[in-house]
Amino acid sequence: MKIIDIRETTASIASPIANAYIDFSKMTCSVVAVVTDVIRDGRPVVGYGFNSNGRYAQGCLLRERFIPRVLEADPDSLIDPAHDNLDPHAIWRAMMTNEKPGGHGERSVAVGVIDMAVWDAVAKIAEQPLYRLLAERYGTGAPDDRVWVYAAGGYYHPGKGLEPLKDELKGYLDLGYHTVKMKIGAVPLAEDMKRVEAALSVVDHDGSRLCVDANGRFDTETALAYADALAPYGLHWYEEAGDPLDYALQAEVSARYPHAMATGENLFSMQDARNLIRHGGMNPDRDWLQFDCALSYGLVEYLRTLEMLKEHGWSTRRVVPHGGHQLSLNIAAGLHLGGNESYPHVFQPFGGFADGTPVEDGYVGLPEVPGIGFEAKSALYAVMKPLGE
Ligand SMILES: O=C([O-])CC(=O)C(=O)O
Ligand SMILES: [Mg+2]
Repeated sequence: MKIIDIRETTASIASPIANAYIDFSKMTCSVVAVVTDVIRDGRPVVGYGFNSNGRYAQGCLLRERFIPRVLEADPDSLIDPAHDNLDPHAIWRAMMTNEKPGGHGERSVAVGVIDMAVWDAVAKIAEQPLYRLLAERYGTGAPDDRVWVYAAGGYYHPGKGLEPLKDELKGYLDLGYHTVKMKIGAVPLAEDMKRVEAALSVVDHDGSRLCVDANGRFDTETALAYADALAPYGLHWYEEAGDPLDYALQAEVSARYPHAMATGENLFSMQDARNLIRHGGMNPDRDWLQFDCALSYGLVEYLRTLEMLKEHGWSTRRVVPHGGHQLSLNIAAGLHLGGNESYPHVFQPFGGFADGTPVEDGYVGLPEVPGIGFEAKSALYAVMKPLGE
């Protein structure tokens, strides 16, 4: 059993939207196919992967470092004899040969793309949905049969006033979501509060059904001013108030803001996540962690992060990954996370879940197909399939 080829390409996920920090007019992602010599249903098993929105395609790093390291490794060293399968942990180690610790920057994204494809292949070789394989190997044995999802949107868009914002969020409720998220931080606080009030009017003024996301825009003073302004609403969460690596800022805001905060989508390693837990003042009974495996060295590293959280007294149920993709959905179901993000209309076809799995009462189910489930999402598989042929 061996990997015979790894192919990569760049896909556009451009969209005319902006958060408080960036616009997505030139956003791209890498797509990878890991081709094996294992035959299932008369065809070679191919695993697919891609990276989440927010970081760009990683073609250069993939071509120059990470793909050659896997293809040049002794194939026998990449096998998991206990499961008669590829070994994602060994493949991860091969990718990270001669990489120093720290400075996680963009390489964690490149490694995450290949790691996703490897897990897809592993579950296909095992002829199981990945969520079930994860539940059996690393979880309680029984995956959740549905996962809580919230609709992330409410982006800034030139000329977008309050009515289009309300229409957008209302559309998410009509799709079956109970909780929605909107952006803050790109306009002055008073203007944002009008947007928040407009959004609250859509969710029956029930703050527990609205999240806000500042995308790391604020300095401490501004983050605290927003905390004070938002506090009366009792929102579901207040996300990424300040720079992702400014743990002192997070601790100061956490100490003052009386409701749930969320952060972590821009922490790309177990070590950075651990620093947040050690120094960020996050509350395991109240707050949410949003690490995204598809940006942060993949599921192999995510397993380390979940282990670290356990050692620090955090339940996996406090983890709701960023990214809105099917790998995190599998992890959420298989390892009992608290839920998963979802972008109903943007970042297509990479965002979103399998065809025929509608969101109902704020929850989504998973398909009964081997692997991560890409083949059950036709628009996505149409993009991936040519790479694997
Ligand atoms: O706008 C973005 O970069 C995406 C984001 O923060 C989120 O989904 O939470
Ligand atoms: Mg965010």
